[in-house]
Amino acid sequence: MATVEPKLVLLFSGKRKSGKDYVTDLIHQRLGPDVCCILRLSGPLKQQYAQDHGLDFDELLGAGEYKEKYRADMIQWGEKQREKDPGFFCRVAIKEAQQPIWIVSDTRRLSDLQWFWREYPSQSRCVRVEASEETRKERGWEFTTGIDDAESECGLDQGVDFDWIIKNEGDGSQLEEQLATGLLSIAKEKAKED
Ligand SMILES: Nc1ncnc2c1ncn2[C@@H]1O[C@H](COP(=O)(O)OP(=O)(O)O)[C@@H](O)[C@H]1O
Ligand SMILES: C[C@@](O)(CCOP(=O)(O)OP(=O)(O)O)CC(=O)O
Repeated sequence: MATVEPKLVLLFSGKRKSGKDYVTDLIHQRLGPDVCCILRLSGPLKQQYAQDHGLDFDELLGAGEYKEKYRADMIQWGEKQREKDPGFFCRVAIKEAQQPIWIVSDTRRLSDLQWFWREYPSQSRCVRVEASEETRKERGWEFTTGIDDAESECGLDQGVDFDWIIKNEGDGSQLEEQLATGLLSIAKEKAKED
């Protein structure tokens, strides 16, 4: 378990190329590294998958073609691990977290959210990042059967009451304003609480 109790846990989800990494990086910059950290459930997953399959972990972390080449198999592999232990990647991801505000950048399944809600019921909030298919295509997305119609991408399409929905279209010109008036102001207040 993490060595500190967080004040706020922001659980992000969104489709491929909706901008989860972009938006969470921006929030991280605005709050600063002493206040907040980004946790990725896919981090320990990719690390273990790379090790087991003799692949390049750093390349799997990037936004390029390498990750896409292995995505379908990585999903299958991750699902097998989650079947054995649904909280496995969550527990590893939070292990080193020290900051009061945690951003989990890539929740994908109800089991991910349920784990955080159970462990941190008063601190957890759900955030959805949304972009139209047109915008996602401009960012390099192409519909792929077996990925875009599978649980990894669709597991949180229904059944979640999101605390914030962030629209990240085009160049994201309205992004700063949406964050400043909502999520960022709450996060700054929480960070100051004793
Ligand atoms: N608001 C934005 N302005 C400019 N580029 C963006 C914006 N949002 C996302 N991008 C770019 O789109 C691509 C996909 O975004 P990313 O955050 O990796 O998506 P996801 O993590 O949801 O798959 C990246 O190259 C990223 O830099
Ligand atoms: C096997 C995965 O963890 C790979 C996820 O990689 P990223 O989280 O880097 O993906 P996007 O940001 O959506 O492009 C998916 C899963 O089902 O767990």
